[in-house]
Amino acid sequence: MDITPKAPIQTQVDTDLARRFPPRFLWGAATASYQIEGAVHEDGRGSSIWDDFSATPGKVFEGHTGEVAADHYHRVEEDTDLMVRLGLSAYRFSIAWPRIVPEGRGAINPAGLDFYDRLVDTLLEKGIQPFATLYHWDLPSPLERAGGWLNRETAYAFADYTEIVARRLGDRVASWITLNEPWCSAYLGYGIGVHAPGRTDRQGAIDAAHHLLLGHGLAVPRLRAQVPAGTPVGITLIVNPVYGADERAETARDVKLAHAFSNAWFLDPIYRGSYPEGFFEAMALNPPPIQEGDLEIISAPLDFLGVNNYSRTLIRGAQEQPLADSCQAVAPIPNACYTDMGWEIYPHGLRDLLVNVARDYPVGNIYVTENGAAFPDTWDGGETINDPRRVSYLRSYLTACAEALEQGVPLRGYFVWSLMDNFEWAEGYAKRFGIVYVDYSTQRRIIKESGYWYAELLNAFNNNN
Ligand SMILES: OC[C@H]1NNC[C@@H](O)[C@@H]1O
Repeated sequence: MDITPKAPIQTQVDTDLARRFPPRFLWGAATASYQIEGAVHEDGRGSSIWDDFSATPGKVFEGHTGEVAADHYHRVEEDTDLMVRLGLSAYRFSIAWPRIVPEGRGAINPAGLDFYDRLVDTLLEKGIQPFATLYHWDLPSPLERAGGWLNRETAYAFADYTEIVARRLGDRVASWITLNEPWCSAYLGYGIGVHAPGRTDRQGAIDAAHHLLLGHGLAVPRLRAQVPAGTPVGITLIVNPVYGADERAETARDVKLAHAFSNAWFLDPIYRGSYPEGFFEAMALNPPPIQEGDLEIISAPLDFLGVNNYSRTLIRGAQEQPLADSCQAVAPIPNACYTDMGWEIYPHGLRDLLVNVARDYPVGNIYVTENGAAFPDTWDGGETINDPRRVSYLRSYLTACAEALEQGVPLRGYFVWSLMDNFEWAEGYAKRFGIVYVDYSTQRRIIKESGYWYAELLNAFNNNN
């Protein structure tokens, strides 16, 4: 049955592209709790570091906060109907720790569990597989007051929280992701302070990263103990392919450094049980406070790796060796195209990183758990929003996924970021990633041209399989 909404605009139906994906490939969209839910003071939810950070003057664009966001907390029916209209087979969302355990540890908030219970049941009723992320950056504020991810105890609190959620939802959630992009939590949040909690201490980033990884490793067995055998468990990492701008030896050296900083810092401990050789020296920092057995815990076997990718980094080597996090990126890149975030559009980077990660690490299966683009979408009150650049971005990155599949990469699914426009962290609501537009003054949802294009692609895929 063709459920695709009749697009008010004619989008080219990419039937050839749809044909390049294997049967049972999962097509989804992704969001995160603080970015879409709103209702931050409702039903017993506690405060998070993003409530505190966004309330701090000067931290977020024009003082935007997640207080209302896209009001998803009150619109589950409407938003899951949207997912059906788009033809999604899966939906990746995150669970707000402060809704479940408001203090971070201790008392459980039943209303918080009830909300996600309803969301999961609604998704299943509508034939959509729930992919749940346990931590997408909204750490309960009381834990941050006790040191946050600088405090080893937070790793244990995360494992306790994980068990609480898995005990309630484990029988119905299709796949579990422990952390979203711990690199961002550690480096942006504790290293350079552009994300919550806004700390600026590079050694702190190293220490926080270790405790995030430890929390991940502690959570895996706690999850597996609560969910049906065989339920896939994984982690989502931002993976940023690094390329050299020339053939000089110092460029090759700096590409290696930048890859360690961007990617191997997390991939290596998870999949090799050790940090990259020489990484802490290359950061001119001390190793984190690793305790006996930590790396065994962190490298707990996983069923899949979630890859988030948006762009790439192009490096030109310096004469003297830079620190791993200060390699010189080429910007702007001649003749390159950029999204509204200032990120270069480079779809080959996704193909290359998928091929390289599958070759270099025992990842089992891979999902692209986020890929998408921000563009300055405007709505004139009409039936839709023309966003041809986002259509072109998605078509080119999905072509890269198809090329990776044809090279044997075990790619099992793709989640577009994002289902709908939402709170884009320090950029607030100024950046729109959705394939569905949100008019924040009325909370009206308007499917963009890219949404109709995606729905047509999924429909063509379903017609092939
Ligand atoms: O910047 C776009 C997205 N990147 N990954 C994490 C998400 O929370 C962001 O909105």
